[in-house]
Amino acid sequence: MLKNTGTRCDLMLFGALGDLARRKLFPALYQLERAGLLAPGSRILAIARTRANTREIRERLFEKLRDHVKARDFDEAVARTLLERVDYQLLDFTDSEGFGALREWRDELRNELIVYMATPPSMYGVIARNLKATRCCNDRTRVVVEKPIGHDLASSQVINDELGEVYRESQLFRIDHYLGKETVQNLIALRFANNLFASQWDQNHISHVEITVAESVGIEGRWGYFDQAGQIRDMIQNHLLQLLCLIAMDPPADLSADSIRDEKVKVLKALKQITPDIMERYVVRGQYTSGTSDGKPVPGYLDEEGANRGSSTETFVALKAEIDNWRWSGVPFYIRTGKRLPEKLSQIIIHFKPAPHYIFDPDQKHLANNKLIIRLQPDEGMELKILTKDQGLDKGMRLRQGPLELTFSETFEAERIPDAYERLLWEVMRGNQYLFVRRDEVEYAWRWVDQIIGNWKDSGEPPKRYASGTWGPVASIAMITRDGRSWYEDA
Ligand SMILES: NC(=O)C1=CN([C@@H]2O[C@H](COP(=O)(O)OP(=O)(O)OC[C@H]3O[C@@H](n4cnc5c(N)ncnc54)[C@H](OP(=O)(O)O)[C@@H]3O)[C@@H](O)[C@H]2O)C=CC1
Ligand SMILES: O=C1O[C@H](COP(=O)(O)O)[C@@H](O)[C@H](O)[C@H]1O
Repeated sequence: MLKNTGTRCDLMLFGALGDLARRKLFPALYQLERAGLLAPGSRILAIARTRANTREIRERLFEKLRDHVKARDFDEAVARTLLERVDYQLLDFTDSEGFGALREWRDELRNELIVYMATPPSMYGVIARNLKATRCCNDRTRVVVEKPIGHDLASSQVINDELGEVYRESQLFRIDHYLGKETVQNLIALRFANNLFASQWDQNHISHVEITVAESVGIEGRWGYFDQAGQIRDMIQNHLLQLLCLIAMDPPADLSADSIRDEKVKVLKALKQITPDIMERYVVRGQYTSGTSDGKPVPGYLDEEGANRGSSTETFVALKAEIDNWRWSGVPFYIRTGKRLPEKLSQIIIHFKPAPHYIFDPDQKHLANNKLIIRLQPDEGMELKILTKDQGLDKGMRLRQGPLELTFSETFEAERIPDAYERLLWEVMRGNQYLFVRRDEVEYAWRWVDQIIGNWKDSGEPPKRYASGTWGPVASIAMITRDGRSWYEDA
């Protein structure tokens, strides 16, 4: 059982009425309250520009908690206890004078301060400067910022510089919520606690790796944000490259934040550039048209609410990444992510090479490579596909592929698996940075993604269409088939 840190925190939540705060942050705080992890005396200041008082905001947040916390976890008394901690402050973040009210709320500055910027990234610098000018924060303040940091390398550097003028790197907690997912953290345990895998984890034993992060939802009313970003900035620059780093990095010397981040940075630096001459074979981008989702008809991207009909923003990307180092030379990482795909599914498949000399039925040779399937969501777990002899007198030495299976919820009779934001908020309270992204990681990731976006721009080629409810443009299947492989489908 986790215990509360004993440290009283003041959490200033900028953008407290926005989508992220409503859907993710308050429900995560609720779960921390429910688990007894918020120290007595910890307080929350919800900051937004809606005209309302604390009582009205508490009521509004209560309803949001009811909507977004699973019914079986919802306890009205816990919600009320959490909301007792909440005060509301009306503020336009650009109004430097208005920050005086935040200073007053901080009264004796007794509690440790956590600042959470659940706002557009363009606000990070101004909030940081205004907090500093009103002496709301000090060199112990922890500051949480959301992804994506900027729009490209140059804009991310501006934002990071602005934050860096006020805070040291050790105070900055750059969120990538995929790092808070239970199975993603388990990648570290799987790789570095099991020597079985450590000795197999390279180009001698692995033929290729697949990473799929599929969503069945569309853009969920976020046209304004999404159309500027597209799937490459929204998902690949951060979540998918982080997954790739955790699979590909060398063993860190220890579990400290910088040891892990140093190894991730080495991977990002070694990513092979995707130059214009290989773009067609290495990258596919798509945009969904109308189709179905969960059996219901859904509009195409260009017919979403608020859409600009001429948009060439991508909602799907498949690509082949290569890592130019000793461990991974010749091992492609096939990555795909998209919206309005047939199901919500995030998984990593490690395809091992076949045994060097094959002695079984030639017809079954296609079965001859082991696979490790790491399911991030739903149904978190791992499965190792191994070959055994088929049972029965008449089967001879026929092979059969079967799973060594570990479904976390069944094997460990776990209490509920915490949501990523619960874990991440908890780690911020404890001051642990190992699940957060360092500046150089963000910047190397942008460097790699920027060249792909630049190639798209130069070619002027529009994204390929795919119907909602399908696995993306056929070109993404051709991309992997060309290499004699296919996207993994569980039989
Ligand atoms: N939503 C999600 O699922 C995810 C979001 N993120 C990131 O989290 C951050 C927040 O996203 P999200 O919650 O979706 O965005 P929203 O637009 O829903 O929320 C942002 C909030 O900031 C407020 N705001 C913006 N400018 C000001 C200002 N000058 N003064 C006062 N309030 C202001 C907005 O107020 P108003 O409503 O009045 O405009 C809004 O409530 C972004 O950086 C996003 O990229 C990351 C991962 C997932
Ligand atoms: O950061 C984001 O992630 C979500 C997907 O997160 P998941 O935890 O539901 O897999 C994505 O829908 C959103 O567009 C993006 O901004």
